[in-house]
Amino acid sequence: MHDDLRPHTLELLRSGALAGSRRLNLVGLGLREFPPEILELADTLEILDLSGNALDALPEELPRLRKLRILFCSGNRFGALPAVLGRCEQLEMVGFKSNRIAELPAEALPPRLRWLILTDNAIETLPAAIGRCVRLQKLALAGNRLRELPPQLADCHRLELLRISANRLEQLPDWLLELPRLSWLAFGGNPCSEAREQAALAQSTLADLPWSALRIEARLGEGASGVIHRAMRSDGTEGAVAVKVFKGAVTSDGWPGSELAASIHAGAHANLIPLRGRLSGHPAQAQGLVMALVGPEFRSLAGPPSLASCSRDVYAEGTRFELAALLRLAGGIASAVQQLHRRGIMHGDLYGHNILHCGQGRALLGDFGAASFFDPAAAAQAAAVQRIEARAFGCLLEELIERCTPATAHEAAVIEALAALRDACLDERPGRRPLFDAIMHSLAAHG
Ligand SMILES: Nc1ncnc2c1ncn2[C@@H]1O[C@H](COP(=O)(O)OP(=O)(O)OP(=O)(O)O)[C@@H](O)[C@H]1O
Repeated sequence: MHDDLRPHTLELLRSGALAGSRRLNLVGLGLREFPPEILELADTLEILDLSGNALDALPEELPRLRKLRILFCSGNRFGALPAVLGRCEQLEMVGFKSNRIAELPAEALPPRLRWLILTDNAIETLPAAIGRCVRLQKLALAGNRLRELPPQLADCHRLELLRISANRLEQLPDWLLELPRLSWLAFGGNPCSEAREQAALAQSTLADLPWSALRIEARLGEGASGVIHRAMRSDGTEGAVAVKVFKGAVTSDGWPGSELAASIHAGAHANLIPLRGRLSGHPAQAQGLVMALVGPEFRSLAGPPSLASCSRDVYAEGTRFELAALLRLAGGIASAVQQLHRRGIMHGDLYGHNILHCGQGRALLGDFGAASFFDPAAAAQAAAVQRIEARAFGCLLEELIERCTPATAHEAAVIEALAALRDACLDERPGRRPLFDAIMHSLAAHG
C-alpha cells in the first residue's frame, strides 16, 4: 500500500472518494497551487506525491496533515525549500529533486528528517542547522553549487548515504570521512576529482566502437543514467553485445561522464562486466559504452531500498544462500572492489541491487553511476575513503549471512568467522575497519 504509485486526479480528490487515504499521488497535473482539498485527508495522509507540477509554494496549514511522513515535490518550481516543512512533526522523507532551489532555510528542516533529496537544484550553501537532523540517514545533493559543507554535518551520526557529486567542492573535509555510519558516498564531478576523471578518459586504451558498426536490436533496460540495448557488431567479431547510451543529464548519483570514466578506468576483472569499446559517432553525439552481454542466468541479488527500508536493500521473500556460494560471491565482489581501490576508484554504491549473480556464487558488480576518483597516493584520505566502502561491504555481508543456514558444525564456525568480519567492517570507528586487502585475506581463509 505504501509504495502504491497509482496516479490520482483532482476530480477524484474533490469527489470525496479518497477520504481515509494514506497515500495520494497528484503527479504531472500542471498544478500551480496546492489543492486545499488535500488538507481534508488530515487524519490519515502519510505519503503525498506532488511531483511534476508547477508549484512554488506550500500552504502554512500543511502541518494539519499530522501523519504526513513522506512528501515528494520533484520537478516543480520551488525556489526555496518551504519553511513550513519544519513544522511537520512526523515528516521523515522530503524529495525536491529538479526544482530551482537556491535557498535552504534552517526552519525548513523537519525534526524527524531521515531522507532528504535535493538533487539537481541551485543550492550554494547548507545551513548549519543540518547538524540538528540527528536522525538523517540519506542526503542527496548531487547537481548543486556547493563549494563546501558545513562542519555541523559531522553531528549527523546516522548519515549512511551521501551524494555530493556534480558540485563545486575543492576538497573533501576530513570529518566527513570519519562519520561513523557513512557507507555510500559519491563525490565525482567536483573540482576535487574532475582532473582524475579527465586523466582516466585521456589515458584509456579502450577502442572506439562506431555506432555505425552496431546493429541495434532489442532494448534491454533503462537505468537513471542511460538506456541499454542489445546489439550485433556488424564486423561479426562477436555475437550480441550490450550498448549503454548515456542520457547526459545529471542523476541522483552525479554526471554520466564520471560513470563513463570510472567504468573505463576500472579495468578488466572476472567480477566486472567486460567492456568491448567506447561508443563513437552516435547520431545525437551521446556518450556510450559497449559491453559484453550478460546472460539471462544472471539476476539481481536484491531490490533497491524501499521507502520503509530507507538505506537497506530489499531481498525477495525466501532468498537463501548456500555457504559455498556466499563465500564465492562475497570473495568475488571484494576482489572487484579491491581492484577499484587500487586504481583510485570508490564504487560508492556497493549494494546487492547492483550485483548480478547466477545463484552458485558467480557475481558481477555493476552500476558505476556513483563512482568517484580519489588519489591513491594521498595515503590517509585514500584509506579513509576505502574504509567507508568497507562499511557498505559489511552491510552486504550481514544481508548474506542472515540468509545462510549452516549445514554442519564446520559451516557454523565459518559463519561465525564471517560474522566477526562483518562486525569489523561495520565498526563505527572507521579507522578500525579493515581495508579490502585484509577483507580478501580474511575471506580467502574460508574459501
Ligand atoms: N551488459 C548487460 N547485458 C545485459 N543486460 C544489461 C547489461 N547492462 C545492463 N543491462 C540491463 O539494463 C538494465 C539497466 O542497466 P543500468 O546499468 O543502466 O542501470 P541500473 O544499474 O539497473 O540502474 P541505475 O543506474 O538507475 O541504478 C539492467 O537492469 C539490466 O536489465
